[in-house]
Amino acid sequence: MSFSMESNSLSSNLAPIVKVENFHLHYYTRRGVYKALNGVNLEIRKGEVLGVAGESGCGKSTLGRAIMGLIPRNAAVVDGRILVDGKDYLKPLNEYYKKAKKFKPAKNADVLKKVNEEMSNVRGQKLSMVFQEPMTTLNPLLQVGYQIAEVLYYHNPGLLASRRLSRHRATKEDMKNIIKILKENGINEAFKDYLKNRNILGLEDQVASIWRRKDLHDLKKEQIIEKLCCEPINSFTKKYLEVIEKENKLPNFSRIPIIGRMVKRELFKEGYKKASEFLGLLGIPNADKMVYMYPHELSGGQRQRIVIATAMINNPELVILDEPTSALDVTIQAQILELIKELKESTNSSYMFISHDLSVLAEVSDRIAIMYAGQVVEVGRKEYIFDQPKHPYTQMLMEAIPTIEAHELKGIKGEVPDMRNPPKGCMFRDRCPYAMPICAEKRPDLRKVGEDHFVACFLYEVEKP
Ligand SMILES: Nc1ncnc2c1ncn2[C@@H]1O[C@H](COP(=O)(O)OP(=O)(O)OP(=O)(O)O)[C@@H](O)[C@H]1O
Repeated sequence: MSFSMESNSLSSNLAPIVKVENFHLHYYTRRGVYKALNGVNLEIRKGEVLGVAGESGCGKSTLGRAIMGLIPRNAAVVDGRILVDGKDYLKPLNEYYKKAKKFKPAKNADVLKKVNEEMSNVRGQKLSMVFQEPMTTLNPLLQVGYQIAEVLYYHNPGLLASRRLSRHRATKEDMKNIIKILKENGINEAFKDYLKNRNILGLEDQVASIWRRKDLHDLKKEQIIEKLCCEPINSFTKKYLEVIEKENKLPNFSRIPIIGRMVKRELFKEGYKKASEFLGLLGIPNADKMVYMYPHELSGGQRQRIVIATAMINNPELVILDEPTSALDVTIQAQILELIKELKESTNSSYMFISHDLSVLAEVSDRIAIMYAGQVVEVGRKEYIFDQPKHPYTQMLMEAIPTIEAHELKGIKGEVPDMRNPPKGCMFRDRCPYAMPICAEKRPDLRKVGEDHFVACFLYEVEKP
């Protein structure tokens, strides 16, 4: 499927963070080559929640993982590209595939190593992902605070250093002034300007998280904030933290391992503090105790919150949530959806929310993309997808949503085609009640059918008289 018509442009005024263009990915297995993605066109815009729906096996997870660059060695990037902030990180994989006479997973793995190296800075910083089963993401042997601190330590050590140094640099006078500003104006530009001028910007989150707490009265808040100053630090650690603060990267400690360990201990201690603050912001009670707990001591819902916190801690541009609520019971599912809605309001991150459950997507999404057999067949604002679904497949998905009034639940007849040998033309035609001769000949492109609403179906390409 291609997409080139100017007037049909998928883009809107909102800048895209990720742009997927005609992307094809095939899995090479002993039982044949599975054509998992067959020309995906999609963009994820700044600040939006894009829901991605479709039956099992339609390629939702493969697409999410490909955006993250999480590609197994048996997966060939056959065509197209994925641009993250304008850069095509997977290009070397596509170049290998095009050059190779015969696809070899071992050779692909060599190229993947380089791609992974390049993407390691992007992952955890610009992009992060939450998987369905939190236990597969969390390490059972490490405290949850350690796991959150680790993400900061490797991807944002400058922030940790700056927080620690700010508590050392700030004087009692500073704290008095800060409290005065907060009482007069709350958390605003004047507060930030003061911290900037005094070179104690690392206090911003620490002070704000206390000031915003609803469970404390003002006097108590002031007492806690007053204590965020004058913290002693040894001169060696201070020297290295200043370098880390400036460069936001860890120096090479291989020749001075004792100092390396000292600095690491200091930064991890700070990471635990930041983790507990952040979990508090996510509405987790007793966050200061929870950071010292191990994953098995937590419930499924709490674990998933920890995973979401780990994914969000560096304020990424895009968070990909792959069925994040499917393994949870209904009440906890609702709480996690509420958390995601709150995060959407309070951060400027974008979210790609993958789910086979349209009622879940209705709760959180701004736009929804419907996938079928490795393609996006319809994409548009949530209201259009729910109220005016155009693609026959989307219409059937909508009819299959259980409602309180429904006497019988309609299923979608037929099966997804064998992706080792996908049919020519439209992949949905065998299940489609409106199939026409042209559907067996050609694969339909995404066409604009309304404001910010696109469909890949020949029903909407027929010339109007
Ligand atoms: N590593 C792999 N090797 C071979 N085939 C794979 C691999 N990963 C996925 N597939 C196949 O690719 C197709 C798409 O899978 P994918 O997991 O992306 O679909 P999905 O829409 O996310 O499904 P679900 O909702 O069940 O997770 C499926 O046919 C799947 O069996």
